[in-house]
Amino acid sequence: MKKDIYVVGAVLVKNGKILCAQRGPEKSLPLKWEFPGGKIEEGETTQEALKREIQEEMRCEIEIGEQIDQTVYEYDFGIVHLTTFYCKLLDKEPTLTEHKEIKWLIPEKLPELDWAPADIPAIEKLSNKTPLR
Ligand SMILES: Nc1nc2c([nH]c(=O)n2[C@H]2C[C@H](O)[C@@H](COP(=O)(O)OP(=O)(O)OP(=O)(O)O)O2)c(=O)[nH]1
Repeated sequence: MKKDIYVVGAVLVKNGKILCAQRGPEKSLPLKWEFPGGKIEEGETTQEALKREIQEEMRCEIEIGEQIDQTVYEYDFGIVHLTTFYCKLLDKEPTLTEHKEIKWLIPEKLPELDWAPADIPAIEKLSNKTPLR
């Protein structure tokens, strides 16, 4: 049986744009675009996991807002349960640590990137919405 992997992703919004992050070439899902975040560890709430992951990956603090989507996608390596939340940066700009590249895009342009398959429902929701604050 495939393992269940619980993942949380941050849809960071700034000036009406959303932060998109590209996975490295050596990782699983190489070069796919995703939302920064990662696996929820045992004993952590989803929110705690998201704050920790963004601090680790982007070296910045966030405020977590509304949940956007919750999807389940079966990859060859496991079943990813992805929950995404709107987030705002509290202080400094994100620093790249493990991603290959980041881009800030208006929601309408999100579908132009090659997203991890688990992200597609969230991308559809976001790109069909009225402009973000
Ligand atoms: N952070 C993040 N992960 C995503 C998204 N969409 C998606 O399918 N994933 C997958 C990729 C990974 O398999 C898993 C996230 O775990 P992680 O961030 O700890 O993954 P990782 O690549 O560093 O670790 P691993 O796969 O090498 O074990 O969820 C997304 O939007 N954000």
